[in-house]
Amino acid sequence: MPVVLNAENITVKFGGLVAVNNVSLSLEKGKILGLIGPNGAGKSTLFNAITGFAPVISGKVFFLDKDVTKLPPYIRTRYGMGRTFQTERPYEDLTVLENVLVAAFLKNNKRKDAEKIALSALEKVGLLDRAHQLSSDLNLARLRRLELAKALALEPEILFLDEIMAGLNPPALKEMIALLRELTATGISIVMVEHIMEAIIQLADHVIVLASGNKIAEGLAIDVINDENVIEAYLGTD
Ligand SMILES: Nc1ncnc2c1ncn2[C@@H]1O[C@H](COP(=O)(O)OP(=O)(O)OP(=O)(O)O)[C@@H](O)[C@H]1O
Repeated sequence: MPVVLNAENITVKFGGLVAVNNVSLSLEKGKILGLIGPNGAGKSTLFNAITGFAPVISGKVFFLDKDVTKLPPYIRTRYGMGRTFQTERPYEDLTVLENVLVAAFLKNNKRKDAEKIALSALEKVGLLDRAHQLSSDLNLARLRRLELAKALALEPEILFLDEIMAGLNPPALKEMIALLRELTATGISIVMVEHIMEAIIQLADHVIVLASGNKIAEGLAIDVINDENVIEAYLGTD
């Protein structure tokens, strides 16, 4: 499978704090990479550095062989790097469809095309029947799917999902896991920051563990969660 993302030796600092220290990762088309680690490990910062929301001190990000390291987030998005945010941010006075349309318009300025893409994104996440409801009326599970639809409306090659499973009840978690599997079956690749191990074990083809900004382990989910260094890193923070 072709490699769609290559982040090489990424370092991010906030003042004197090294939030991400010389971390590399790569991702093949249609695969899922899980990024785990205790609170404050640097997961979101690495994620932000790759998507353009945090400045890198050193290192390079290649997306489909293009060096995107210095490009602003909206250009990376246009190239096909879609993302969700840790907190849902819908426009509450807009309908579900209108929220997705806002995203679709970033890539398509023709109303008809944007609407077609937005409706297709809603269909993919199972929210078509809610299209004309106000987004403020959605429950948490549906809000998460709305976030996903917004990212899909940008027709991404890669989806960066920041804790999309957090707070979901078991049935909603199961649905989200199935949904992400369906997306990868269409060729979309996923990088997910996630604390819910069940989701990581079921979904991730490869897992990277961060602690204090450093990569401390990587490999199959089942192997890394039993790794002594990883267990110690988690225990050490609670
Ligand atoms: N904008 C910022 N300015 C200063 N320090 C920051 C900033 N963002 C993150 N940090 C610090 O960088 C370190 C890594 O934080 P980060 O949010 O990336 O960790 P995380 O692994 O995503 O944690 P969590 O699982 O709690 O979301 C932490 O020490 C955090 O306080």
